[in-house]
Amino acid sequence: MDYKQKVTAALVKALDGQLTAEEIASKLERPKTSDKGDLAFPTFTLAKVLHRAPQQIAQDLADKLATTDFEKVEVVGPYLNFFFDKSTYSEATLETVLTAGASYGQNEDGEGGNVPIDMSSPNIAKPMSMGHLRSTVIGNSIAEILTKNGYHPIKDNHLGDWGTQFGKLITAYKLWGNEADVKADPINKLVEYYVRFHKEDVDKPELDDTAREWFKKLEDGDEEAHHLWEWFREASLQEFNDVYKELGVKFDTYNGEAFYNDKLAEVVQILKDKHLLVESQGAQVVDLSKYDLNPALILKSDGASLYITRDIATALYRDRTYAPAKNLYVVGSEQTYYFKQLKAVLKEMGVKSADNLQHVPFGLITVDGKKLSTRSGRIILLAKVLEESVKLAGEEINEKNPDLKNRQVVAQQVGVGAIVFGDLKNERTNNIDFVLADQLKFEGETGPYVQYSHARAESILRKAGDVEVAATGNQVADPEAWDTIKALADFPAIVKMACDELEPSVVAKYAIRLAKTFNKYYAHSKILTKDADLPARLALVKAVSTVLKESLRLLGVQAPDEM
Ligand SMILES: NC(=[NH2+])NCCC[C@H](N)C(=O)O
Repeated sequence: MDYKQKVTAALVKALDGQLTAEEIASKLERPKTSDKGDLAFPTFTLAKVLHRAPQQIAQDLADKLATTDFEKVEVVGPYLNFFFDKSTYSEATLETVLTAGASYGQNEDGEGGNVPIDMSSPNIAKPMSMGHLRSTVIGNSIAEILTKNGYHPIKDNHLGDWGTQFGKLITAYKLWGNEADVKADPINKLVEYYVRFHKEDVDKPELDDTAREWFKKLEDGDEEAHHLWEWFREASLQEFNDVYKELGVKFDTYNGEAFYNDKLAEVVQILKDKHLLVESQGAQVVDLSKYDLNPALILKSDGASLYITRDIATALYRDRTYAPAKNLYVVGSEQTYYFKQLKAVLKEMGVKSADNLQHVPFGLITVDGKKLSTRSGRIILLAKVLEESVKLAGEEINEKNPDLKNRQVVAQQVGVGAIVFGDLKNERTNNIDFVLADQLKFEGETGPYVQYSHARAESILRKAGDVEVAATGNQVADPEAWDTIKALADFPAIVKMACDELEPSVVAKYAIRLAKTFNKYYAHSKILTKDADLPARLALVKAVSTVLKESLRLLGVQAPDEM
């Protein structure tokens, strides 16, 4: 039952076709509070066309409308306020939600189209940064949202596992490293060697030559170089995987930069064939002045490839492998200029993805006012933040619900969920300062608050015992429930909007809204009273639980039944 359509149809008729259905639909507004109606039609823009005062137009229309379709239609100044019939609207909404269950809101707009999502992509031998965490959780949520809209996402971890820094790392390891140390604490040790390399090469520039030689060997497939590289990669990946496991994020592919090593020659060949490569101080560049961009450096003077060279190969590969419907790169805003250059080069090359390549940027994050950057030789703070969050969540649960059975598991779900939700509720391009204690509160706009609301709904259903709840025939006319019903009905539109804008915060904000309206209803109504309307009220609670859980799932957050 689409009320927007109903209102539109009624107005088309009352206006005698002076406005099209689309024109009317685009003018309809949703009043901020339900006492001003459920949809409003403003008439002031009609005044010019109809040569009458807006108030008069509103009144005339109201007189003409067949009000039987609605509970009532009110004229307030230049507005026509439509009030939906609560009984039929609630019945239809609850039936739709309960019949569909978790697939409520699913649509097939994407027609199964492939969408590679370049996400997370930390660098080997370096700690994962807060930026990589954002990329991981935003990318993961976008993947869920895309699936819900009928697309087929491919989550690709484009690891930074190639480049001249590996020559430096091997050089440093050969000079000062030892196997046992690296095995005990891989990333920290490797960072330590790398930092030392940069300190010492100030006085010993010959170190740089050695590093270049090692990278050359690595590129040429030298056995020792390759072996060391592989070991560093595996060891780093293992640490990253701990974080992914904690977050519950899985990838479809780990095609890092090194994966494209054997695909670079073709890139260079295409650029040459199209006469796009020009020499500049011994290096090979693509001129991008026609895009108002700095030239893109493709090959260094020693022939070594660069980050962008590998990204061109990546785009080409994704084009050929997936024929993508969309092609997304979830990478921090600081690389915006870089992605403009990449897109421009691809455009010059005539690569298809030049058009659908989309950088999905996000802002910086600080935690409790501190930047978690890769300062020389510092530990992986990220894992620490998650650990701390789980610990605090555990303490909160011990206090609130000491008898809870699987406390450890729930603490994990709440602690991690708080971090993920705390990130995703912000529009992704905003910078955020993340105050851990705030994100863990069970009240306010937090993950635990939404989780708690879901658990509350589940607890009501448990208490109701074996009351039969059917999907059909549930009329909830109680005005206290009205905002919740309307929020439930909005979910499919939210799913679409989040997909159009590639914006998980749309879902997170929605989840907060639904939780709030539900908690207000709960506070005002005796849901479990044994009367004839009990099944209908329980149907509402069940629908809320379903949609809250599904919203959290789209964000990559768990929804425990008890907490
Ligand atoms: N295709 C890409 N360039 N993806 C993003 C890679 C991010 C890069 N490894 C970094 O940490 O900055």
